[in-house]
Amino acid sequence: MVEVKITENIKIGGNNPCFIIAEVGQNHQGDIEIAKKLIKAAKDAGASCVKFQKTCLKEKFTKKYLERPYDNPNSWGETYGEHKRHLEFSESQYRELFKYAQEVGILFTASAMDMVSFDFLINIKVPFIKIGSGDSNNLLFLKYAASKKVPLIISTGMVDKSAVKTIYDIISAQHKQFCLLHCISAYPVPFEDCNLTVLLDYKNTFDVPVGYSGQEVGTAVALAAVALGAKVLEKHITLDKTMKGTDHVCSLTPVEFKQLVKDVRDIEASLGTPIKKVVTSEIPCIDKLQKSLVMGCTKNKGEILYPGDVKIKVAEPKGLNALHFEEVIYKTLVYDKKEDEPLNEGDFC
Ligand SMILES: CC(=O)N[C@H](C=O)[C@@H](O)[C@H](O)[C@H](O)COP(=O)(O)O
Ligand SMILES: C=C(OP(=O)(O)O)C(=O)O
Repeated sequence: MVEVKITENIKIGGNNPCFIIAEVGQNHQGDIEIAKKLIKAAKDAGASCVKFQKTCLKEKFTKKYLERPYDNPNSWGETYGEHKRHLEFSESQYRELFKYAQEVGILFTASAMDMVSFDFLINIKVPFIKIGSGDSNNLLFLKYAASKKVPLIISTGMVDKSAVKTIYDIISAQHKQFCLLHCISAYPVPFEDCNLTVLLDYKNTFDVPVGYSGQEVGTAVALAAVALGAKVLEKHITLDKTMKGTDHVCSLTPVEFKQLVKDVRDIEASLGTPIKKVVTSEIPCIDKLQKSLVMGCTKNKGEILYPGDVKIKVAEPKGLNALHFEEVIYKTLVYDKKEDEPLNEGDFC
């Protein structure tokens, strides 16, 4: 099983804990102080990593697209370009945020929304680079990213399985230090569209860790993803879901994110082994409530135990485990036995 090495101590895949990404994206409203609060909140919630989105607007969008009016309640400007410029941190602000995350003690990275941003992120030495669903059909970029041989986490929204196979082939031709995330790109995703069992197909098809980037409301789907084997989990984080911005509605507050992390760790601990066995924590209940074999009536030494003579009850002291019922029937008593007395090995022959 391929493991993706993020740092000396942190690996993704195999038996490593699920790598949980707190996606700030653009929920910082273009305000570096809010960005820092979100970094701290991600750390306090126990996320494995905090993530932003780095864009070089000229590289990602055409001039005409940037001039398009963006007239909706989530807009930060009259045109899409003005809106995006408001939300985009400069390279020096990125360096400041990276430094702040190091001080706080949480891994920091960003999605590279284009090749220029990819180079910048390599330059500042983030531990891995995310490639979002906006580039799941951008084979040129994916080839470029693969050639740089840095760990990648790649989302696969907005394309079908054949494109995901192409992504896998492109990157794995260069290296296997990447993860594939199932993702549906809608804000928010209706539950019926999550198609979470795609994860099982990804697990069967691809020899790299797979995970889930969730844009649906709440935490239930993300938790189910972990139960289905997601080794990476990404959810948006926000200080306030009522803030202006496209992604707040499908984000988690710091309190919800903390609960998500706790629930993920509980789920991981609970998946355990597929071998059904009696575990140590059951012993008190076995002692207290498990049934055993007892006499259904008073009988004497030398008498035969007929079916109605043996009962299955919670008893003190215990008799033989009730699973042995059939083995006792038609055996001969070796001792006199009173009604309700336990039946143990050696009491019959
Ligand atoms: C596909 C993709 O990039 N999705 C990102 C990650 O989930 C989103 O955060 C977008 O950047 C966001 O929804 C864009 O919103 P607006 O267009 O209002 O800036
Ligand atoms: C678009 C992004 O992610 P996803 O496709 O996983 O939502 C991103 O990380 O910028």
